[in-house]
Amino acid sequence: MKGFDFDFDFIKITATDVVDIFLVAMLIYYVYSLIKNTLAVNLLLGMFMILIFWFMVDKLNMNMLSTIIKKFMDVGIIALIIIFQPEIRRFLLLIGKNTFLQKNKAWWGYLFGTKNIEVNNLIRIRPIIEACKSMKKSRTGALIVFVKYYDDQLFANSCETIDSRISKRLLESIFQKNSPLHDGAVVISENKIKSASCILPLTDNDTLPPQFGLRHRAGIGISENTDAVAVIVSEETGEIAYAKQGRVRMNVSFGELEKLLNKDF
Ligand SMILES: Nc1ncnc2c1ncn2[C@@H]1O[C@H](COP(=O)(O)OP(=O)(O)OP(=O)(O)O)[C@@H](O)[C@H]1O
Repeated sequence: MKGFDFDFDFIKITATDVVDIFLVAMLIYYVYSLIKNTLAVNLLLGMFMILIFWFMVDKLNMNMLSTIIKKFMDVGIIALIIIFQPEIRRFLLLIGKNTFLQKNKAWWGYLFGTKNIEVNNLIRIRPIIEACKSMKKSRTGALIVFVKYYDDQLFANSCETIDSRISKRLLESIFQKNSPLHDGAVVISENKIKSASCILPLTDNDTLPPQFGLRHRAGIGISENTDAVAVIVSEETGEIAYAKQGRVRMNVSFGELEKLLNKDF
């Protein structure tokens, strides 16, 4: 290891330090990209202010105040886990999704057959794209959520179970204005339309444009809290929006939609 060491007398940087700094920089970048534009930024700023205040109080030897803040900080890690639960969950999902095996699709192709995956994707995605095209034309509002792992608990309360093959006509009839199931979201998972009429958690992101109503807020909300992506067809404009990890892409073309779903679903 000696060959990698730089000794500037006052500062000694080893190869391990360089790797350490690199990893911390990556960690900060990942955390930043996860919490950007969310309420978590304000929470983090609040905690940072408390830390600075604590540091000052400690330096000024204000023992009582310092002890109170210290007691608060002692349980801080548990509070942090509770407050940042959605972000921690998303962070772990992000790491899982970016691991070597997941990223290197060639390995998946080799192990499970790329052709099959592509063919399956087309079978799943085409009817959805066709349904979106027709709903855009007829200005039918729709919210379709794609989840990798269907969480019964998350969808148990409000949803109507469908458990059917994905079909254009079924999607159209669910969202048709007179259908009893048209309110709420359709959830697609494991190659099936799992449920309809689902009430989803709304995002509390206050930086979203004011024209975003409940449908968009519900689509963004579910993508914030889980690994789900959501396709939203606006009833007002017919515009297609795509929500992922709490962020929304507006005015998505059908070509783009196909690519996005192929990648994420
Ligand atoms: N929590 C929820 N979960 C799922 N769907 C919801 C939820 N709240 C509202 N919706 C759906 O959104 C519809 C109302 O949409 P709203 O007009 O507020 O949305 P919007 O984002 O402005 O979209 P649009 O452009 O289609 O009007 C409801 O009829 C219902 O189907």
